[in-house]
Amino acid sequence: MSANETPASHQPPAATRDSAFLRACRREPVPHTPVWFMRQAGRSLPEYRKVREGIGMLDSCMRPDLVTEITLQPVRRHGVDAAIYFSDIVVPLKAIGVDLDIKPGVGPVVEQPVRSRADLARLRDLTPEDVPYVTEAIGQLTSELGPTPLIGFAGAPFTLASYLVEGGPSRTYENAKAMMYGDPELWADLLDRLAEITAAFLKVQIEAGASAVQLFDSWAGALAPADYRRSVLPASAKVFEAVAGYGVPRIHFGVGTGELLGLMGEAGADVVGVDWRVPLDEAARRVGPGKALQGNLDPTVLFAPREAVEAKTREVLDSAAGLEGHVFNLGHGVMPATDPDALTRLVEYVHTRTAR
Ligand SMILES: Cc1c2[nH]c(c1CCC(=O)O)Cc1[nH]c(c(CCC(=O)O)c1C)Cc1[nH]c(c(CCC(=O)O)c1C)Cc1[nH]c(c(C)c1CCC(=O)O)C2
Repeated sequence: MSANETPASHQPPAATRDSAFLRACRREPVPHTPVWFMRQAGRSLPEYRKVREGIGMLDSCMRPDLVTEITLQPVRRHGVDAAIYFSDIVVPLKAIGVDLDIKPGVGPVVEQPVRSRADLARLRDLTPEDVPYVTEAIGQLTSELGPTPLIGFAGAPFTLASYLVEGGPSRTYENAKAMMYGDPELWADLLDRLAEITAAFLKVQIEAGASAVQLFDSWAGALAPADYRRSVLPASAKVFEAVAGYGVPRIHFGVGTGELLGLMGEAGADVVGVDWRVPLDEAARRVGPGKALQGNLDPTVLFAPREAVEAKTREVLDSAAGLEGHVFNLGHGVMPATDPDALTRLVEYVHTRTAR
């Protein structure tokens, strides 16, 4: 199927479709505000560290049994309203043969950064056969999860490009921005290529049974709105458009994106993720009507005593009171040193406080 054909509508079973999480994404009434956490599967959990012992991050993403176990761990422990597929944003790039690794404590490192048209030519299409472990793990997960929805995800073209062009994590994105300003045609072609790979990867996940998808443009906050609109939004819009026909909610998230929230909604999201810097009522004004919001407790608040966590959580819930749809989350991922019990208590607190 080409990127432009509309796929057949792909809907989960009725009990999943009726879950608080998917209802909130569709801006329908909910029995309680649904909660999940970015990076809920990972190093904050001792059971995660145990099963990952001696297994590299990328290797673990390619073992369906391990992926299934790690994805289920936070659902069992915290009672969150959705699971997020255990993987990493660089997995599709690895799957098409990019020589990269995830270095512990550093992040993705690319052996040969993409700096020229010849480098771009190395990025080939992704097919379902490149990621058989994704289809297998999601098959296992949807039967194990019962009515709990599974969120699939991918890195957005800009965030993927930032790793590919820099060769690793960066604070300033100087090489990526140098290409964006200096060779806009190469940049546009690179982002378009990444949009195709990303769309293909999301389709594999949805067709295997993911009932929502999140596009992580974690580092888009480094861009001015005019640059985002001209040089990044078209590629992200292409990804959202490619999966629109499935009818599964599409979440769009980035960090430090206060000035971009309207544009991130415009790119085609059904739900816009908000970090902790903009209160949700203000974020709703910036995003405009017709979209749900996700967020936005500062992840570092979880290091404070219980009373402080509850007070800050009430602030988030109060600012969400007038929203059309709200999915509770942190403003960015769970930090590795977080006490898992604080996360469990937070889920309970949001559920109790918002029970209707
Ligand atoms: C930017 C980004 C990456 N990866 C991801 C993003 C977007 C989200 C965000 O903004 O945080 C996305 C991601 N990475 C991982 C998940 C798992 C699902 C979940 O949210 O629970 C998700 C959704 C697992 C992971 N991805 C990574 C880990 C840690 C590696 C390990 O456990 O050994 C996990 C659990 C590695 C990774 N991968 C990446 C970084 C920056 C790192 C951290 C490096 C480190 O501190 O070791 C790239």
